[in-house]
Amino acid sequence: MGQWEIFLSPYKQAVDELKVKLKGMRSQFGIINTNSPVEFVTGRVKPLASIYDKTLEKGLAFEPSKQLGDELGDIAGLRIMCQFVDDIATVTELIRQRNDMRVVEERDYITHNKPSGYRSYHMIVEYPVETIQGKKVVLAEIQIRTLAMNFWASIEHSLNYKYKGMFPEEIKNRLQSAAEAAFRLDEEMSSIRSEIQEAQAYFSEYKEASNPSLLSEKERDT
Ligand SMILES: Nc1nc2c(ncn2[C@@H]2O[C@H](COP(=O)(O)OP(=O)(O)OP(=O)(O)O)[C@@H](O)[C@H]2O)c(=O)[nH]1
Ligand SMILES: Nc1ncnc2c1ncn2[C@@H]1O[C@H](COP(=O)(O)OP(=O)(O)OP(=O)(O)O)[C@@H](O)[C@H]1O
Repeated sequence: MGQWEIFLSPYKQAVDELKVKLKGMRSQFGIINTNSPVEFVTGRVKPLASIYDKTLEKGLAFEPSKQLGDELGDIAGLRIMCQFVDDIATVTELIRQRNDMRVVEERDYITHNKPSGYRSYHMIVEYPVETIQGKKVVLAEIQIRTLAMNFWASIEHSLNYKYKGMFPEEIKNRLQSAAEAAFRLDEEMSSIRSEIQEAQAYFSEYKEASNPSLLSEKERDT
């Protein structure tokens, strides 16, 4: 097994475990019939090519070491998508209260969006993974954003890849106004939040009623 594969394996384990745990928050809200602040969760281990690019950018040695993992902070990356901007604060608080990870850094690109128009809330957490060589504490980045923020960021990320950050003026302006449109979309959705959530609760009850196999054991037995 290559040195990189060995080095990355606790990060992969952290991503796998954290995906299950963060998705678990969604199902737990479902069980108590409460609208979940978590819409969906994704995760990835930073591709080696991106690790390489980042070491060049930051002037770090491209060598598998704990120090590199700590310098980059995002080798293990999770992303939590929320429906509404207010859900982000609920999710960050749930993360701060957990005992299985420790928040070491927070960056609020929602109150202070990036010049590109990027908005998201970032947390860096220390997370211990149990391996056959004992406990290894790794850093993981958790990005928390709305669906609208995510839509904008994924489009901008693809374009960034294409233009290597050197956007033509026209594209730059369009992206700025798309970021404003995403911001307004979040505001509009927040203003009709209770309407939306009532409709969603009604819809999920209706789905359960028309498909008894979705009912919980308790409900089926009564
Ligand atoms: N699409 C998009 N994503 C961004 C942007 N800025 C930050 N991100 C995401 O947020 C991550 C961390 O960014 P920062 O908080 O700026 O961290 P940093 O170490 O100062 O910056 P990087 O060196 O870019 O990782 C990046 O790796 C991206 O996934 C942006 O302008 N557009
Ligand atoms: N915390 C994260 N959770 C889930 N996916 C992520 C996270 N960070 C980045 N990604 C996604 O993983 C893919 C590859 O990651 P990569 O590290 O190249 O992106 P990046 O972190 O946005 O880039 P950069 O290191 O240049 O800032 C991209 O599609 C990116 O959107």
